[in-house]
Amino acid sequence: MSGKLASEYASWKKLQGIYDTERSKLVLKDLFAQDPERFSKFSKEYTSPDDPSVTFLLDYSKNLITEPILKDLLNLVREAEVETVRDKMFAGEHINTSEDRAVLHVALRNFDDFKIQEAGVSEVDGVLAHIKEFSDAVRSGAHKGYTGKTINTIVNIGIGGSDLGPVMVTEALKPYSKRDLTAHFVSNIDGTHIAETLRLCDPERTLFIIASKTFTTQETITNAESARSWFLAAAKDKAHVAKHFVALSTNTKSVTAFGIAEANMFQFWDWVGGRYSLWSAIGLSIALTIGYENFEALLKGAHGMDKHFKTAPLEENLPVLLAVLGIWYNDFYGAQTHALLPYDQYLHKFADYFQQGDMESNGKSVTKDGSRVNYQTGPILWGAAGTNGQHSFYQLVHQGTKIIPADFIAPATTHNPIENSKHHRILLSNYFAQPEALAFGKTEEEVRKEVGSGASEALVKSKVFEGNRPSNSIIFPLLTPSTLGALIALYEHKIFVQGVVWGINSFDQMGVELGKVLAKAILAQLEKPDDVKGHDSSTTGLIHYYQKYRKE
Ligand SMILES: O=P(O)(O)OC[C@H]1O[C@](O)(CO)[C@@H](O)[C@@H]1O
Repeated sequence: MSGKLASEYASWKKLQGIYDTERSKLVLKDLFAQDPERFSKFSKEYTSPDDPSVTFLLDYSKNLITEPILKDLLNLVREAEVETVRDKMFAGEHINTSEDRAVLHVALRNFDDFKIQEAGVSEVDGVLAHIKEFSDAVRSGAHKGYTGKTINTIVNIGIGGSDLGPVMVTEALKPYSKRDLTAHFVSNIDGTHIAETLRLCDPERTLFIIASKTFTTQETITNAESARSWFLAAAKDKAHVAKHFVALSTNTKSVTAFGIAEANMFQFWDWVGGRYSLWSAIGLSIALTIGYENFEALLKGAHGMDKHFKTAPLEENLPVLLAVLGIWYNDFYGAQTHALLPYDQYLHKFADYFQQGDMESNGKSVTKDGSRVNYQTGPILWGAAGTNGQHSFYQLVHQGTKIIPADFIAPATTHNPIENSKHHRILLSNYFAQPEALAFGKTEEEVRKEVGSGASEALVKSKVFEGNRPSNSIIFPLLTPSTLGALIALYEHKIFVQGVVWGINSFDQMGVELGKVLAKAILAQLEKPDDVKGHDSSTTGLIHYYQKYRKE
C-alpha cells in the first residue's frame, strides 16, 4: 500500500536474513522438545463474537517458526499497512484500483454492524428478503411450474464464482438440504455438461437459475440459451419461461433482453467480486437447497469472522496468522503450492472453491502501481478430501523433494455417526496422524530397528521420513452453516492480507481476458482451412487437424 515492493520492507529483509542464517535450526522435533508450551503458544480457539456455538481451534504449532519469527512476520503486516487497507475495505473505499471499485462482500453479511457508504449497500436487505420470499415459495410448493406441478429440480447455470461457491456450499451443507429438491450445477461450455444434466430434468418441474454477474459470459449465456430451447421444446409458450427461469446478475438490460422479467431477477452490485459472491444473490441456489434460515446462518457465521478480522490484534487475528505463515513458506522457503486437506467428505469441493478464491485473487505479478514483483505471490492452491488424498498424492507430500505446507481441516463430530461413529473415529485418527507424520517423520535409526540388520541400505533409505514438513490443523465441533461461513471468511481474509503484503490488487482478474479474446477470433475461423489466419504454426496445425474431423 505504501507503494513499495514487499521485498523493500525492513521486516522482509530481516526475515530473509533469519531464513538464511537460522533455517537449519528450525526443526520441529527440536522446537517441540525445547518448549513443552509450544502447542498452547501456537494455537488459538476462535469463538464468534455473535454466537458461542461457532467455534474452532487453529493449531499452528507444527510450523517452522519461533516466537521472534512470528513477531517479524507480523511486523511485515504492520509495515505493509494491512490494517489500514482492511479498514478501507470495510469503509467501502475503492481498493480495487484497476476497476475503480469497492470490495464489499463483507456488506452482504453485515447485519448493520459496519457503517458502509456505497451505492447499493442499502439494497442488500431487500435482495435478501427477495431470496427468502422466493426460496420459501419454491420449497413450500407455493411456486408452481407451467403445468401446476411443484418444482423438484433446480439447475444453476453459471461459471467461476457464479458456480463454485454455490456448488461447494450446497455439497458442504447437504445434511441441511431438502432431499426432494435436487440441485444441479452446469458450468462448462462443453455441451456434455448441459446435455447430461437435462437428461435428469423434467421441464414441468425444473427451475433454471442463470447466475452471471456480467450476464455476458459466453459459457453461461450459451448454456442458458440451450436450456431455454430445451424447455420451450416442451412448454411451447414463451410466457412459461417466467415460472422456470430466474437470473442473478448486476446487468438488468441483458437479463431482460434474454427474456427474463426484472421481477425474476435477483440483483447484486459491481462491488461484489465473482469469487466473493456466494453471499449475494449468487447464493440463491444455496438458499433454495438448505432453506433461507440456514443461508442466513451461513452469512452470520461469516460476519462473526469479519468482526474478528476487523478488531482482533494481529497476534490474535486468525486470518492474519494464516496469511503470514503462508508468506513464510511461499516467499522464503520457496514453497510453490499450498494444500487444503479437509477430513470431511462434505467439504470435498473446498479446495476447488479456494483454487479460484486464491489463485484468481493473488495470481498477479505486478503491484498496484505497475511494478514487477521480485518475489513470489499467490501459491498454487490445491487439495482433496482425506483420506482419499492419502492413497493418491500424499506419497509426494511425505517423501517428495518439495515442501508443501498444508491445512488439515476436520469436524470433531459427524452428521453421519454410522456404526457408533466408527468411520468418524478412523477418519479422525488419520486427520491427527498425517500432520504428526509430516512434522516428525521417521529417522534412519528407527527404520533400522524396524527392518532388522539384514535389510539393504537402499530399503532403509527408502523408508526414512525426513519430517519437518509444516502444517496447520483446524478442528471444529460440527460442520454447520455458521461454522462453514466462518471458515470461508477466514480464508477470504487470509487471501486479502497476503495480497496487501505483496502489494497486488487481489480483486481484479485481467489474466483471464487474453484467452477469451483469442478464442473469439478462432471461433470465427473454425469452418474452413482458408479462414485460419494470424496464428503460429502450432495453433494453425492444431486447428487444421480439427477441421479434418469437424462435424456440424
Ligand atoms: O458471473 P460472471 O460475470 O458470468 O463471471 C463468471 C466468472 O468469470 C470470471 O470473470 C473470470 O473467470 C470470474 O471472475 C467470474 O467468477
